Amino acid sequence: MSIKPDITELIARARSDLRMGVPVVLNGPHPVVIAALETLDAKRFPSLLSVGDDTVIAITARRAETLKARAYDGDLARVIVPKGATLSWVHGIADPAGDLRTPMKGPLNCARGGDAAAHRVALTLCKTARLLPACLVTAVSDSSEFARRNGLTLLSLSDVLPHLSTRSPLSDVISARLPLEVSETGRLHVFRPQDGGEEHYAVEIGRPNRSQPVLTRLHSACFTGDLMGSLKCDCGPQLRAALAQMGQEGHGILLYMNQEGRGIGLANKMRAYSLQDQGFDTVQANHRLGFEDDERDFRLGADILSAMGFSAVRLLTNNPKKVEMMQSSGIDVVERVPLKTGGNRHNHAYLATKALKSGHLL
Ligand SMILES: Nc1nc2c(ncn2[C@@H]2O[C@H](COP(=O)(O)OP(=O)(O)OP(=O)(O)O)[C@@H](O)[C@H]2O)c(=O)[nH]1
Ligand SMILES: [Zn+2]
Repeated sequence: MSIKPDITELIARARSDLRMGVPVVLNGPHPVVIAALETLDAKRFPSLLSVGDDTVIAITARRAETLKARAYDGDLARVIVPKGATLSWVHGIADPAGDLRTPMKGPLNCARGGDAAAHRVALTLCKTARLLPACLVTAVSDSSEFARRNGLTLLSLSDVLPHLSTRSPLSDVISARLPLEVSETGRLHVFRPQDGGEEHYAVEIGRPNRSQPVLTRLHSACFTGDLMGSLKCDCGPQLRAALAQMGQEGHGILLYMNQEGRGIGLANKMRAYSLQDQGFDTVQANHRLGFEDDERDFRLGADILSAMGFSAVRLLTNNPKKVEMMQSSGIDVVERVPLKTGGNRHNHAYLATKALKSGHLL
């Protein structure tokens, strides 16, 4: 048996390298070295540019739309880095904070034709590392030698691709009794994905019958709303109302998913809030950052329910996508239980946008 890291472990290492500002080498028909723009510093930027003449910045089609760059690859654009580009110029491609104050001087030239598979993988790695989805991509000739000489993580594209679209199995690490205000019969379970991703939690109230539909809340983490009492969203009141209803009925499952900011992480959510301060709504802000409206994978919640022995739920939500994804992952949603609470004058527009653009039921 080999003690070498397998592809799942190498991907986790690559994610953490990118977060630290360390480049990663992707081997394939057109080998490249990639570096996340958000963490790219003044030391590595010139070194990466000197690797070769063929350097582009991969950005999502969403970010490209804001920058008026042509996304010839459909879901992404490859912006050609002009001669003499500065670090602050490339940071401006990634980060919309200065879009209004100091608009990008265009036009941005984008690569057309050729292969964008490595660029797509680079953007997925940035997103799963909870970084802005923008990456410097430079062609290298001998990828294995380049990675070895510089001590960089080397990933083979053909090995990585099948892993990026599959969900990692979750293991039930531990559970223990957790008496709660709403019910003294609470129990907290910790689930850990095997790919080094975020842990998720299930709070079990009572001892629900596994053969009956269980009252369930699939809740995404919201540090600001759940813990700080933020008035910008309705998360805190929804969390407490769901737990209260489970306490009253005597049983239920609250899935607390660490998918902060609809899956973009707290730093990016705060970037989105800062754009909202400039007048953009919650959906526009996500798009300007380069994300989709919602980057969450609700199937993870279905996986946890299955692991706990449940196959049917009464789902507390106003979000039809949660219902659809549960159903398509083999969990029968016998009833959608509306969860309407937490409206105030600060989140009125936010809730209206979710209803208008994201299909939330009012
Ligand atoms: N990106 C982004 N995330 C936000 C914003 N406001 C709140 N969130 C996040 O949105 C998520 C809301 O989660 P939920 O309440 O479970 O989901 P929902 O889609 O509103 O659906 P239901 O509450 O079930 O109807 C949390 O992860 C919050 O952190 C925002 O303006 N931008
Ligand atoms: Zn919230």
